[in-house]
Amino acid sequence: VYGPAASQSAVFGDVCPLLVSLLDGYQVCVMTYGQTGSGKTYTMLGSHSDDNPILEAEELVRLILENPSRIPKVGVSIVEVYNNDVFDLLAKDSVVAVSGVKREVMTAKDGRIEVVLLASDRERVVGSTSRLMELVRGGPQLRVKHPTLVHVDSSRSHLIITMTLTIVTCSDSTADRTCSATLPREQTEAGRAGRSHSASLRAAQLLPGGPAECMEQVQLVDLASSQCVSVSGATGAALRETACINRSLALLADVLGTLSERLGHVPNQKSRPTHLLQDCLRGDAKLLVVLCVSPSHRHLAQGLQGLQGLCFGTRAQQVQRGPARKRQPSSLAEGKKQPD
Ligand SMILES: Nc1ncnc2c1ncn2[C@@H]1O[C@H](COP(=O)(O)OP(=O)(O)OP(=O)(O)O)[C@@H](O)[C@H]1O
Repeated sequence: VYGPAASQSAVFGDVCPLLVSLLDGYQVCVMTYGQTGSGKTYTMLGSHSDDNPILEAEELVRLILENPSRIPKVGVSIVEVYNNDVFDLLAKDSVVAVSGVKREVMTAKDGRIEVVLLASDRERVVGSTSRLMELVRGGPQLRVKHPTLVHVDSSRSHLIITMTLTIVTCSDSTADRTCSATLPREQTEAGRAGRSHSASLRAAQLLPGGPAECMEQVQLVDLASSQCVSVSGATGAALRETACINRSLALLADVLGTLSERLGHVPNQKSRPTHLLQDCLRGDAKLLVVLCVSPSHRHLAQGLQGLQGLCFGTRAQQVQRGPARKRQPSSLAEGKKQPD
């Protein structure tokens, strides 16, 4: 439990090991849950200031650069789920009342759940550390926000930041040199030109047996706040938003409940957020849920509800599906994903 004075870096101490797990081949998800104004967005992304470091992204870059024997291609997508629809925040130019470009969700050939992006911005390969920071800092600021009686800048959508690493692991020292040599090209010209796999494929032809490719994802999920209408004062369109948010959070709690009770069918597809997060809400992923509780006595009842009443915290804590499993790297020669 962290008190109000805990620093960002202290809280990040709990997140950091998960990023190491990401590079070890696990699907990773960090999620913040809590009532309006309790500090979810702040916990996940820090303050809004321009010089604010996004600790998760910085650590990811540091870990990538630590191991030159892989070719990482870093992609990022930032979407919000608003009123049960998915919107691409990286395709949105400025803050307007209505969300940006609506996207569909699909199941890839390998079973992974994905947001369908346009061909031009597909995979959004990030060419530099500063660009990654810029996207991760700027995208979330374009979320739908409406004031509530509790929080003047309240986010009204679930935010999902997905950072995808496509890593090519090489097996011998010659291969390491080949892979390292292709890294700058991979991250700049080829990536921008949409030919992001060409360098890796060249390496595949040079290596006996070919290198293995592994796609790994970390998802940062800042959930919209659970709300008691009498406290937030929502009316009209805001009331509809609140109903959507509360329903999707209840369904997420149901999914966690199903997992913790080890019931057979997990009802992931009943709402957009659980569908989108299906890969993280499985037995073989690593999921960290941060419950945010307002320190104000006035919000005690809602805080307790978050921890116990809706069973969200309790259910999240009980989810034990056995050890997490690494994803198996696939050969570069294998086919790429296809829509259903
Ligand atoms: N640990 C903290 N230190 C300093 N300020 C904080 C901290 N946590 C939250 N705040 C401030 O409190 C306010 C509410 O925080 P935040 O926006 O993170 O809440 P939230 O739970 O995401 O709210 P909502 O769900 O309504 O959008 C913001 O102004 C934020 O800067």
